[in-house]
Amino acid sequence: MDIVSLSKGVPEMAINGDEPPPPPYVFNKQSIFGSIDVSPPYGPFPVIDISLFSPPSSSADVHNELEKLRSALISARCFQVIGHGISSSFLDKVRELGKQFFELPMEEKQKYARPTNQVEGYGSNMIVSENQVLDWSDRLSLSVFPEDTRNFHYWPQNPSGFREMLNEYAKEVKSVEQTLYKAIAKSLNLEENSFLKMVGERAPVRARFNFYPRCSRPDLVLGVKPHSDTGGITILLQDKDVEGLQVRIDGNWFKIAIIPDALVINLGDQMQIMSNGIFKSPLHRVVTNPEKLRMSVAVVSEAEVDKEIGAVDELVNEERPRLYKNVKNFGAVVYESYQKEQIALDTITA
Ligand SMILES: O=C(O)CCC(=O)C(=O)O
Ligand SMILES: [Fe+2]
Repeated sequence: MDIVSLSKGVPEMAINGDEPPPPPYVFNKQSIFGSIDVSPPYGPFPVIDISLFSPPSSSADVHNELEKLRSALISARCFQVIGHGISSSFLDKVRELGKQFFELPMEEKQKYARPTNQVEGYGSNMIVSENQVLDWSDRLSLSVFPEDTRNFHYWPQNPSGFREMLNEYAKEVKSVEQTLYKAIAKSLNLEENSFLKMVGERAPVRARFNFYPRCSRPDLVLGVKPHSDTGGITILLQDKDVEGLQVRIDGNWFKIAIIPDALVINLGDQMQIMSNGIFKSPLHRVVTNPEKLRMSVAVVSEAEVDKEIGAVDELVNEERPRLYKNVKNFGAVVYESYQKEQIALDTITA
């Protein structure tokens, strides 16, 4: 089996039961990120109620919640949000339809297959190097905003209701994203649109459905290798029952608890650039589970490709000099650095 054919078939292997994982999936224990600990302690990740950022909250409540947000971003790097107004039953529907898609026969899913070297569509690992360790996951990645960039031939018609669900979910999450960009700016005493202006009105937003089949050797294989998200803000809907996401703080891995109806928020590298390093994009990974499959939905926003992003002026001063060069099309920087096994942010230090 060559790597490319393997990369198409994680679920098939899992269905066959408990055979050892093929070598391309085995994660090197000597990795600088440490060996795989399937169940580290829960991390100190706060829960922020974003309904408090809108009227009729008192200014004291707003102030307290903004302070909680700022300290969450500085110390814990990652947090969960409640009070987002998306109903519990709709979140269940998003998870249910997502799972149903991945459980369809391969032949049906292949109708939406991601072309090689493209991001959009159904598939598993994008192979960028021969030595790459593969993730134990399948993905369906779809562009959701701007609306005129939607490529409907990748949007599943099966299970029925999937397209309507995604249209609705994307709108809801976009509103959460806008609230967060504004709140994060306010938490730094910036004008609320400081980050939104920089990412642009046509900022691309992608929805990524991640499916992790069960795996007989969670000690050897990762659902997703350690990475930081590269965009602005990632809003993640976790599986309702199965844990797996871990975040690294100061060299240690911590797991994220499942809180009913909460969404997990991670900032990406572009937010690290725009905040002049005050906020950092956390390294995170996903472990696999021997008994149960897991599904998550990440909605990722990034700056318009042609727009230059850089530290917001007010965040650069003598004590805090500019950390990164201004950059356009950060996605291309990420892709190139990945191939050279470099960290993207390290290649644009000022
Ligand atoms: O499945 C998860 O919990 C996280 C997935 C993730 O990190 C990603 O899609 O970037
Ligand atoms: Fe991620």
